[in-house]
Amino acid sequence: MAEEGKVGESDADSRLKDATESEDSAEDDSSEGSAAQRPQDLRSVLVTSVLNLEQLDIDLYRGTHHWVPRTQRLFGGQIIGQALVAAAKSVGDNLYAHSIHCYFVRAGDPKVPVLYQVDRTRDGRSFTVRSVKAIQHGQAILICQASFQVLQPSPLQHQLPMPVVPQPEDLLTVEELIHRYLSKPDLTESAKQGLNKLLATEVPVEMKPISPAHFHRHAPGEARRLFWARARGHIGEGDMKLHCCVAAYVSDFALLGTVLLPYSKYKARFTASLDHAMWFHSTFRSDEWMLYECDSPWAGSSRGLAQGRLWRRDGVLAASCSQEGVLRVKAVSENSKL
Ligand SMILES: CCC(=O)SCCNC(=O)CCNC(=O)[C@H](O)C(C)(C)COP(=O)(O)OP(=O)(O)OC[C@H]1O[C@@H](n2cnc3c(N)ncnc32)[C@H](O)[C@@H]1OP(=O)(O)O
Repeated sequence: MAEEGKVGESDADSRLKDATESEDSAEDDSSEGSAAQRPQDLRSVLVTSVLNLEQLDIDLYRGTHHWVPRTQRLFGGQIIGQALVAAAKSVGDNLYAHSIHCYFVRAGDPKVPVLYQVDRTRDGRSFTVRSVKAIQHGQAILICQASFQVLQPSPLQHQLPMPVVPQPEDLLTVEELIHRYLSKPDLTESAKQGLNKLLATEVPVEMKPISPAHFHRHAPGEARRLFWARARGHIGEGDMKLHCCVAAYVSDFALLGTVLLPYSKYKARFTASLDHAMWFHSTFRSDEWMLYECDSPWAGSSRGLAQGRLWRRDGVLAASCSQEGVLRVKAVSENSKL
Protein backbone atom coordinates (compact mmCIF):
# COMPACT_ATOMS: atom_id res chain seq x y z
CA MET A 1 0.00 0.00 0.00
CA ALA A 2 3.06 2.19 -0.05
CA GLU A 3 2.47 5.36 -2.02
CA GLU A 4 5.21 7.26 -3.79
CA GLY A 5 4.80 10.99 -3.97
CA LYS A 6 6.47 14.30 -3.46
CA VAL A 7 7.01 15.67 -0.03
CA GLY A 8 4.09 17.84 0.91
CA GLU A 9 1.77 15.82 -1.23
CA SER A 10 -1.15 14.16 0.44
CA ASP A 11 -3.92 12.60 -1.61
CA ALA A 12 -5.63 15.87 -2.13
CA ASP A 13 -2.46 17.89 -2.54
CA SER A 14 -2.05 16.47 -6.01
CA ARG A 15 -4.45 19.12 -7.24
CA LEU A 16 -2.11 21.81 -6.09
CA LYS A 17 1.11 20.09 -7.02
CA ASP A 18 3.58 22.13 -9.04
CA ALA A 19 0.84 24.45 -10.12
CA THR A 20 2.21 27.32 -8.34
CA GLU A 21 5.59 28.83 -9.06
CA SER A 22 4.40 32.32 -9.71
CA GLU A 23 3.34 34.54 -6.87
CA ASP A 24 1.83 37.03 -9.29
CA SER A 25 -1.66 38.20 -8.63
CA ALA A 26 -4.52 37.53 -10.93
CA GLU A 27 -5.15 40.29 -13.43
CA ASP A 28 -8.83 40.21 -12.78
CA ASP A 29 -11.42 37.80 -11.60
CA SER A 30 -15.11 38.34 -11.65
CA SER A 31 -16.19 39.44 -8.21
CA GLU A 32 -17.87 36.82 -6.08
CA GLY A 33 -21.28 38.43 -6.06
CA SER A 34 -23.94 36.03 -5.00
CA ALA A 35 -23.15 32.39 -5.64
CA ALA A 36 -26.05 32.32 -8.08
CA GLN A 37 -24.38 34.97 -10.26
CA ARG A 38 -21.17 33.00 -10.69
CA PRO A 39 -20.32 31.63 -14.14
CA GLN A 40 -20.56 28.01 -12.98
CA ASP A 41 -24.16 28.67 -12.13
CA LEU A 42 -25.03 25.00 -11.73
CA ARG A 43 -25.90 23.15 -8.60
CA SER A 44 -22.75 21.95 -6.90
CA VAL A 45 -21.93 18.34 -7.68
CA LEU A 46 -21.25 18.01 -3.97
CA VAL A 47 -24.94 18.40 -3.21
CA THR A 48 -26.36 16.71 -6.28
CA SER A 49 -24.09 13.67 -6.20
CA VAL A 50 -21.31 13.26 -3.62
CA LEU A 51 -23.35 14.15 -0.56
CA ASN A 52 -26.66 12.93 -1.96
CA LEU A 53 -26.86 9.54 -0.25
CA GLU A 54 -29.26 6.82 -1.26
CA GLN A 55 -31.38 5.50 1.61
CA LEU A 56 -31.41 1.68 1.75
CA ASP A 57 -33.19 1.20 5.05
CA ILE A 58 -33.78 3.05 8.32
CA ASP A 59 -30.40 4.62 9.25
CA LEU A 60 -28.64 2.84 6.41
CA TYR A 61 -27.33 4.76 3.39
CA ARG A 62 -25.18 4.22 0.33
CA GLY A 63 -22.73 6.77 -1.03
CA THR A 64 -20.98 6.84 -4.38
CA HIS A 65 -17.67 8.43 -5.38
CA HIS A 66 -16.95 11.48 -7.42
CA TRP A 67 -13.29 12.45 -7.36
CA VAL A 68 -10.84 9.67 -6.55
CA PRO A 69 -7.25 10.70 -5.82
CA ARG A 70 -4.27 9.25 -7.69
CA THR A 71 -3.56 6.99 -4.71
CA GLN A 72 -6.68 5.00 -5.66
CA ARG A 73 -7.71 5.18 -2.02
CA LEU A 74 -10.97 7.01 -1.33
CA PHE A 75 -10.61 10.68 -0.46
CA GLY A 76 -10.97 11.06 3.31
CA GLY A 77 -13.00 14.27 2.96
CA GLN A 78 -15.60 12.44 0.92
CA ILE A 79 -16.02 9.74 3.56
CA ILE A 80 -16.26 12.27 6.41
CA GLY A 81 -18.72 14.44 4.47
CA GLN A 82 -20.91 11.47 3.62
CA ALA A 83 -20.78 10.15 7.20
CA LEU A 84 -21.97 13.53 8.46
CA VAL A 85 -24.80 13.56 5.89
CA ALA A 86 -25.91 10.14 7.14
CA ALA A 87 -25.79 11.27 10.79
CA ALA A 88 -27.65 14.50 10.04
CA LYS A 89 -30.54 12.64 8.42
CA SER A 90 -31.62 11.26 11.79
CA VAL A 91 -31.73 14.54 13.71
CA GLY A 92 -34.35 17.29 13.77
CA ASP A 93 -34.22 20.53 11.81
CA ASN A 94 -33.71 22.46 15.06
CA LEU A 95 -30.31 20.82 15.59
CA TYR A 96 -26.98 22.06 14.20
CA ALA A 97 -23.84 20.00 13.69
CA HIS A 98 -21.18 21.26 16.10
CA SER A 99 -18.49 18.56 15.95
CA ILE A 100 -17.34 15.33 14.38
CA HIS A 101 -14.59 12.95 15.47
CA CYS A 102 -13.51 10.33 12.96
CA TYR A 103 -10.94 7.55 12.60
CA PHE A 104 -9.94 6.26 9.16
CA VAL A 105 -9.38 2.61 10.03
CA ARG A 106 -9.01 1.11 6.56
CA ALA A 107 -8.33 2.48 3.11
CA GLY A 108 -11.50 3.06 1.10
CA ASP A 109 -11.91 1.05 -2.09
CA PRO A 110 -12.99 3.25 -5.05
CA LYS A 111 -14.37 0.23 -6.92
CA VAL A 112 -17.37 -0.25 -4.63
CA PRO A 113 -19.85 2.12 -2.92
CA VAL A 114 -19.67 2.87 0.79
CA LEU A 115 -22.47 1.95 3.21
CA TYR A 116 -23.17 4.25 6.14
CA GLN A 117 -24.80 2.72 9.19
CA VAL A 118 -26.07 5.19 11.78
CA ASP A 119 -26.51 4.42 15.46
CA ARG A 120 -28.74 6.88 17.35
CA THR A 121 -26.44 7.02 20.36
CA ARG A 122 -28.28 9.64 22.41
CA ASP A 123 -30.94 12.31 22.08
CA GLY A 124 -30.60 14.95 24.80
CA ARG A 125 -32.31 18.23 25.49
CA SER A 126 -29.41 20.27 24.12
CA PHE A 127 -27.06 17.75 22.51
CA THR A 128 -27.72 14.76 20.28
CA VAL A 129 -25.03 12.24 19.37
CA ARG A 130 -24.81 9.85 16.41
CA SER A 131 -22.25 7.16 15.68
CA VAL A 132 -21.68 6.32 12.04
CA LYS A 133 -19.80 3.37 10.65
CA ALA A 134 -18.71 3.55 7.01
CA ILE A 135 -18.51 0.03 5.63
CA GLN A 136 -17.00 -1.65 2.56
CA HIS A 137 -16.57 -5.38 1.99
CA GLY A 138 -18.29 -5.97 5.35
CA GLN A 139 -15.62 -4.04 7.28
CA ALA A 140 -15.45 -0.57 8.78
CA ILE A 141 -13.34 1.92 6.84
CA LEU A 142 -14.31 4.88 9.05
CA ILE A 143 -15.83 5.29 12.48
CA CYS A 144 -17.34 8.65 13.23
CA GLN A 145 -19.09 10.35 16.12
CA ALA A 146 -21.13 13.39 15.22
CA SER A 147 -22.71 15.72 17.75
CA PHE A 148 -25.55 18.18 17.16
CA GLN A 149 -26.86 20.99 19.34
CA VAL A 150 -29.95 23.13 19.64
CA LEU A 151 -28.93 26.77 19.02
CA GLN A 152 -28.20 28.37 22.37
CA PRO A 153 -27.20 31.97 23.15
CA SER A 154 -24.16 32.61 25.34
CA PRO A 155 -22.46 35.67 26.83
CA LEU A 156 -19.12 33.86 26.35
CA GLN A 157 -17.91 34.69 22.88
CA HIS A 158 -14.39 35.09 21.56
CA GLN A 159 -12.28 34.02 18.61
CA LEU A 160 -8.79 34.57 17.22
CA PRO A 161 -8.41 37.38 14.68
CA MET A 162 -8.55 36.32 11.04
CA PRO A 163 -5.19 36.51 9.22
CA VAL A 164 -4.85 39.49 6.89
CA VAL A 165 -4.49 38.15 3.34
CA PRO A 166 -5.19 39.24 -0.24
CA GLN A 167 -8.80 38.86 -1.34
CA PRO A 168 -9.74 35.95 -3.62
CA GLU A 169 -10.43 38.37 -6.54
CA ASP A 170 -6.73 39.28 -6.50
CA LEU A 171 -5.47 35.69 -6.64
CA LEU A 172 -5.25 32.92 -9.21
CA THR A 173 -7.10 29.63 -9.01
CA VAL A 174 -5.08 26.43 -8.96
CA GLU A 175 -6.14 25.81 -12.57
CA GLU A 176 -4.90 29.26 -13.63
CA LEU A 177 -1.62 28.62 -11.87
CA ILE A 178 -1.28 25.30 -13.67
CA HIS A 179 -1.86 27.06 -17.02
CA ARG A 180 0.87 29.58 -16.18
CA TYR A 181 3.23 26.84 -15.15
CA LEU A 182 2.50 24.92 -18.36
CA SER A 183 3.71 27.88 -20.41
CA LYS A 184 7.20 27.64 -18.90
CA PRO A 185 9.71 26.74 -21.62
CA ASP A 186 11.89 24.43 -19.46
CA LEU A 187 9.08 22.10 -18.41
CA THR A 188 9.76 18.41 -19.05
CA GLU A 189 7.33 16.40 -21.17
CA SER A 190 6.36 14.19 -18.22
CA ALA A 191 5.71 17.25 -16.03
CA LYS A 192 3.49 18.66 -18.79
CA GLN A 193 1.57 15.41 -19.02
CA GLY A 194 1.11 15.32 -15.25
CA LEU A 195 -0.20 18.89 -15.17
CA ASN A 196 -2.56 18.31 -18.08
CA LYS A 197 -3.90 15.25 -16.30
CA LEU A 198 -4.57 17.39 -13.23
CA LEU A 199 -6.44 19.92 -15.35
CA ALA A 200 -8.54 17.17 -16.87
CA THR A 201 -9.84 15.93 -13.51
CA GLU A 202 -12.16 18.47 -12.02
CA VAL A 203 -12.41 18.42 -8.25
CA PRO A 204 -15.63 19.82 -6.80
CA VAL A 205 -13.74 22.48 -4.84
CA GLU A 206 -12.17 25.70 -6.14
CA MET A 207 -8.96 26.84 -4.49
CA LYS A 208 -6.83 29.98 -4.61
CA PRO A 209 -3.51 29.74 -2.77
CA ILE A 210 -2.48 32.90 -0.90
CA SER A 211 1.24 32.23 -1.49
CA PRO A 212 1.53 29.81 -4.38
CA ALA A 213 5.15 29.10 -3.36
CA HIS A 214 3.77 27.30 -0.29
CA PHE A 215 2.37 24.70 -2.64
CA HIS A 216 5.63 24.41 -4.53
CA ARG A 217 8.09 22.46 -2.56
CA HIS A 218 11.59 23.14 -3.83
CA ALA A 219 12.67 24.76 -0.57
CA PRO A 220 11.82 24.01 3.04
CA GLY A 221 9.34 26.42 4.55
CA GLU A 222 7.18 27.08 7.55
CA ALA A 223 4.60 24.37 8.27
CA ARG A 224 1.78 26.78 7.44
CA ARG A 225 -0.22 27.70 4.37
CA LEU A 226 -3.41 29.51 3.53
CA PHE A 227 -5.80 29.39 0.63
CA TRP A 228 -9.29 30.50 -0.28
CA ALA A 229 -11.66 27.62 -0.97
CA ARG A 230 -15.30 27.20 -1.92
CA ALA A 231 -17.48 24.44 -3.32
CA ARG A 232 -17.83 24.66 -7.08
CA GLY A 233 -21.33 25.57 -8.21
CA HIS A 234 -24.35 26.82 -6.37
CA ILE A 235 -25.62 25.46 -3.06
CA GLY A 236 -27.65 28.37 -1.76
CA GLU A 237 -28.68 29.56 1.66
CA GLY A 238 -30.29 26.19 2.35
CA ASP A 239 -29.63 23.88 5.20
CA MET A 240 -26.73 24.71 7.52
CA LYS A 241 -26.10 21.00 8.12
CA LEU A 242 -25.42 20.57 4.41
CA HIS A 243 -22.89 23.42 4.45
CA CYS A 244 -21.15 21.64 7.36
CA CYS A 245 -21.01 18.41 5.30
CA VAL A 246 -19.50 20.32 2.38
CA ALA A 247 -16.99 22.02 4.71
CA ALA A 248 -16.03 18.61 6.09
CA TYR A 249 -15.30 17.50 2.51
CA VAL A 250 -13.31 20.67 1.77
CA SER A 251 -11.37 20.52 5.04
CA ASP A 252 -9.44 17.42 3.99
CA PHE A 253 -7.87 19.19 1.01
CA ALA A 254 -4.18 19.94 1.45
CA LEU A 255 -4.36 19.78 5.25
CA LEU A 256 -2.01 16.88 5.92
CA GLY A 257 0.47 18.13 3.31
CA THR A 258 1.14 21.10 5.61
CA VAL A 259 3.12 18.77 7.89
CA LEU A 260 5.63 18.16 5.11
CA LEU A 261 6.34 21.77 4.14
CA PRO A 262 9.56 22.05 6.22
CA TYR A 263 10.98 18.85 4.70
CA SER A 264 11.84 19.46 1.06
CA LYS A 265 14.78 17.02 1.39
CA TYR A 266 12.37 14.13 1.86
CA LYS A 267 9.97 12.47 -0.49
CA ALA A 268 6.68 11.05 0.79
CA ARG A 269 6.65 7.29 0.44
CA PHE A 270 3.29 6.80 2.16
CA THR A 271 0.86 9.31 3.60
CA ALA A 272 -2.66 8.73 4.90
CA SER A 273 -4.84 10.54 7.37
CA LEU A 274 -5.51 8.56 10.54
CA ASP A 275 -8.17 10.71 12.12
CA HIS A 276 -10.03 13.95 11.58
CA ALA A 277 -11.90 16.09 14.07
CA MET A 278 -13.90 19.17 13.21
CA TRP A 279 -15.79 21.79 15.16
CA PHE A 280 -18.38 24.09 13.60
CA HIS A 281 -18.60 27.49 15.26
CA SER A 282 -20.79 29.77 13.16
CA THR A 283 -23.14 29.72 10.21
CA PHE A 284 -21.43 29.99 6.82
CA ARG A 285 -21.91 29.34 3.11
CA SER A 286 -19.57 26.65 1.77
CA ASP A 287 -20.22 27.85 -1.79
CA GLU A 288 -18.74 31.25 -0.94
CA TRP A 289 -15.03 31.91 -0.53
CA MET A 290 -13.67 30.91 2.84
CA LEU A 291 -10.08 31.27 3.95
CA TYR A 292 -8.52 27.96 4.94
CA GLU A 293 -5.59 28.48 7.31
CA CYS A 294 -3.59 25.29 7.83
CA ASP A 295 -0.61 24.71 10.09
CA SER A 296 1.23 21.88 11.72
CA PRO A 297 2.39 22.18 15.33
CA TRP A 298 4.15 18.79 15.51
CA ALA A 299 5.59 15.83 13.64
CA GLY A 300 7.31 12.72 15.01
CA SER A 301 7.14 8.95 15.19
CA SER A 302 6.11 8.73 11.49
CA ARG A 303 3.08 10.86 12.27
CA GLY A 304 2.21 14.51 11.91
CA LEU A 305 -0.50 16.72 13.33
CA ALA A 306 -2.20 19.35 11.17
CA GLN A 307 -4.70 21.95 12.25
CA GLY A 308 -7.04 24.02 10.11
CA ARG A 309 -9.27 27.03 10.54
CA LEU A 310 -11.96 28.00 8.06
CA TRP A 311 -12.73 31.72 8.07
CA ARG A 312 -15.68 33.49 6.57
CA ARG A 313 -14.73 36.48 4.45
CA ASP A 314 -16.13 38.83 7.04
CA GLY A 315 -13.61 37.59 9.63
CA VAL A 316 -15.86 35.18 11.51
CA LEU A 317 -14.25 31.87 12.45
CA ALA A 318 -16.60 29.32 10.87
CA ALA A 319 -14.91 26.01 11.76
CA SER A 320 -11.73 24.47 13.15
CA CYS A 321 -10.29 21.04 12.50
CA SER A 322 -7.41 18.78 13.45
CA GLN A 323 -6.03 15.79 11.66
CA GLU A 324 -3.25 13.36 12.40
CA GLY A 325 -1.68 11.38 9.60
CA VAL A 326 0.91 8.69 9.09
CA LEU A 327 3.80 10.04 7.00
CA ARG A 328 6.59 7.73 5.88
CA VAL A 329 9.30 9.47 3.90
CA LYS A 330 12.61 8.78 2.22
CA ALA A 331 15.49 11.15 1.55
CA VAL A 332 15.58 12.72 -1.91
CA SER A 333 18.88 12.01 -3.66
CA GLU A 334 21.03 15.10 -4.41
CA ASN A 335 20.57 14.95 -8.19
CA SER A 336 16.88 14.14 -8.11
CA LYS A 337 14.80 17.08 -9.38
CA LEU A 338 11.58 17.30 -7.38
C1 LIG B 1 -5.99 13.76 2.38
C2 LIG B 1 -5.59 12.53 3.06
C3 LIG B 1 -6.60 11.44 2.85
O1 LIG B 1 -7.70 11.68 2.50
S1 LIG B 1 -6.07 9.91 3.16
C4 LIG B 1 -7.51 8.97 2.99
C5 LIG B 1 -8.13 8.65 4.29
N1 LIG B 1 -7.31 7.86 5.11
C6 LIG B 1 -7.06 6.55 4.81
O2 LIG B 1 -7.44 6.00 3.78
C7 LIG B 1 -6.30 5.76 5.82
C8 LIG B 1 -7.07 4.50 6.15
N2 LIG B 1 -6.37 3.72 7.13
C9 LIG B 1 -5.46 2.83 6.78
O3 LIG B 1 -5.18 2.57 5.61
C10 LIG B 1 -4.80 2.09 7.91
O4 LIG B 1 -5.46 2.40 9.10
C11 LIG B 1 -3.32 2.46 8.05
C12 LIG B 1 -3.12 3.95 8.31
C13 LIG B 1 -2.55 2.09 6.79
C14 LIG B 1 -2.85 1.64 9.23
O5 LIG B 1 -1.52 1.31 9.14
P1 LIG B 1 -1.00 -0.08 9.67
O6 LIG B 1 -1.57 -0.42 10.98
O7 LIG B 1 0.47 0.01 9.61
O8 LIG B 1 -1.65 -1.05 8.59
P2 LIG B 1 -1.08 -2.32 7.90
O9 LIG B 1 -0.38 -3.20 8.87
O10 LIG B 1 -2.21 -2.88 7.12
O11 LIG B 1 0.02 -1.71 6.88
C15 LIG B 1 -0.34 -0.90 5.80
C16 LIG B 1 0.87 -0.77 4.91
O12 LIG B 1 1.91 -0.04 5.63
C17 LIG B 1 3.06 -0.87 5.71
N3 LIG B 1 3.70 -0.62 7.00
C18 LIG B 1 3.15 -0.81 8.21
N4 LIG B 1 4.02 -0.45 9.16
C19 LIG B 1 5.14 -0.02 8.50
C20 LIG B 1 6.39 0.49 8.93
N5 LIG B 1 6.66 0.65 10.23
N6 LIG B 1 7.28 0.86 8.01
C21 LIG B 1 7.02 0.74 6.70
N7 LIG B 1 5.84 0.27 6.22
C22 LIG B 1 4.92 -0.12 7.12
C23 LIG B 1 2.56 -2.30 5.60
O13 LIG B 1 3.56 -3.14 5.17
C24 LIG B 1 1.47 -2.14 4.56
O14 LIG B 1 2.03 -1.99 3.28
P3 LIG B 1 1.38 -2.72 1.99
O15 LIG B 1 -0.03 -2.21 1.89
O16 LIG B 1 1.43 -4.17 2.28
O17 LIG B 1 2.24 -2.26 0.85
